[in-house]
Amino acid sequence: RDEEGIIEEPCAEQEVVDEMCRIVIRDMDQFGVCVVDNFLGYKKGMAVLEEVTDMYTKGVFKDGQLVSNKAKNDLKTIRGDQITWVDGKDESCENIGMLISQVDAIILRANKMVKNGKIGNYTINGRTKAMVACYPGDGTHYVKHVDNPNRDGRCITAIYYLNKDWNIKANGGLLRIFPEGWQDKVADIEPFFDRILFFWSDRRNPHEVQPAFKTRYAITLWYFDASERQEACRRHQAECKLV
Ligand SMILES: O=C(O)CCC(=O)Nc1cc2ccccc2cn1
Ligand SMILES: [Mn+2]
Repeated sequence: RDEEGIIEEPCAEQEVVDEMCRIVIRDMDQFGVCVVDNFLGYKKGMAVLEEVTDMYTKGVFKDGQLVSNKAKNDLKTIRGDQITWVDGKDESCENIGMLISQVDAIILRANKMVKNGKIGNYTINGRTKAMVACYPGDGTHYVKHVDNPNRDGRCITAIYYLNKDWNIKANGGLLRIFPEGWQDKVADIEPFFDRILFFWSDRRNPHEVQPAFKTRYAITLWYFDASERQEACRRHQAECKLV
């Protein structure tokens, strides 16, 4: 009861958040990977997409990661995704800011909801800025990798996709995860509009992006585990002292 004695009915919003948290907790515990569709809804999803395409046309994206084409043994490096970092506070990306707070709400609430108070035995206390990525669609891909191979503190990767009418056969750009312990099975995630993907950032989830033949946008957030992050910073300071 609040001060006027009126019982606060949890609003539909809160019930939606709670239901989504239960799905994230269940799937992360069971598979280490979780996909939720219609995360923001069409209108909000489109508002985020418009901000990202505006940024792209304004040319704020830096050149992509240099990816050597080892597979074909030629040294030609090809550009992977083009990225830019956004904290969602400036007015030109308030909708990206809204997306970030929605993801925060799910992650932080899920962290509270699980039995021993920790999702996946983590205590999540922070995250990176949002990394907005674009694959220009000229066949660029991203080689198989692990986001956090050496305990840098990042425990959950959250990727929000913005690609309307995406046809995997024609457009490629499939995200393939090779979850540890799944034997030879893989998780194939199509980068569909208004879809969000969560997965453990460490060696449990090596993943790759297959060549994309249409402009492919995604926004990634990495969430920190308090103790692993603290440990990584302590190690980093020690290394800095050694230099
Ligand atoms: O877009 C997707 O479906 C995932 C792409 C992806 O894995 N991106 C990515 C991008 C990265 C950029 C810098 C450092 C580490 C990184 C790790 N992963
Ligand atoms: Mn990655």
